[in-house]
Amino acid sequence: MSSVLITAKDISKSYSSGYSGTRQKVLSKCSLTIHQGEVVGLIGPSGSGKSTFGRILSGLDRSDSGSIHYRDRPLTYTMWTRDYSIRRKIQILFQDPGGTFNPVKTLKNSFLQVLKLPGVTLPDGGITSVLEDIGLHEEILSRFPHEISGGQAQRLALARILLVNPDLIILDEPTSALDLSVQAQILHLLKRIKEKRNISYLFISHDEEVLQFMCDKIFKMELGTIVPYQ
Ligand SMILES: Nc1ncnc2c1ncn2[C@@H]1O[C@H](COP(=O)(O)OP(=O)(O)OP(=O)(O)O)[C@@H](O)[C@H]1O
Repeated sequence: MSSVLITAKDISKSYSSGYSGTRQKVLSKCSLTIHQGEVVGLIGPSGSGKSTFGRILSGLDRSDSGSIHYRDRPLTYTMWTRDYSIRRKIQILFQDPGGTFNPVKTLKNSFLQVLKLPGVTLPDGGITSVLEDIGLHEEILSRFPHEISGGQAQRLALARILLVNPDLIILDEPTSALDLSVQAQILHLLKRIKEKRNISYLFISHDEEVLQFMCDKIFKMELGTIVPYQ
């Protein structure tokens, strides 16, 4: 078995809701371990807390209690938000990549911005090689976000994530907004990238068939906790 990449232990989270600000408990002592190179699936009904858990794992949201360890190193929320060398190792890809790119700038501009982040260097072969990995031609970078399809936008969002060289990508319903043939292409692409780079995925989806195709293990979000699926 490969080494442990990330461990979440007893993660709990509640949100304030309504005028009265009543606390609604969404996650209750959720625990999950992901190994290097492993693809772990997370299924569960709508509103059960899958995305909330993914956001907490990626440092985009803060848990009320519980702990996260990245390669045996305990992560506090502050550390996560300030230490970009760690933060870039855990990335998240959303269902709708629309908001990923600035609508008034060319796609090339969005890529160059990523390269300005600390610790991010241009890979061997440059941007062209990353684009080839995800099946796109460099020409696409001269376009604006509204000039590309949903599938191309998702590929580009993935390419931008790959530029920061992550260890784990949280895939939050990454193909739900795409039609079936494009969905299949993206799933195969994700598999190829995982094999080539030995990265790990937490794959969040409602679709059991997709998870069976992609994942080494599947868990279910049930009543705010994570339990083995089947
Ligand atoms: N920022 C927030 N403020 C208040 N409530 C929130 C917030 N984010 C999520 N919630 C609530 O937390 C619950 C879990 O939401 P979450 O998006 O994590 O579920 P999910 O399982 O990913 O759902 P879906 O499969 O529909 O995407 C929902 O009731 C949602 O309304």
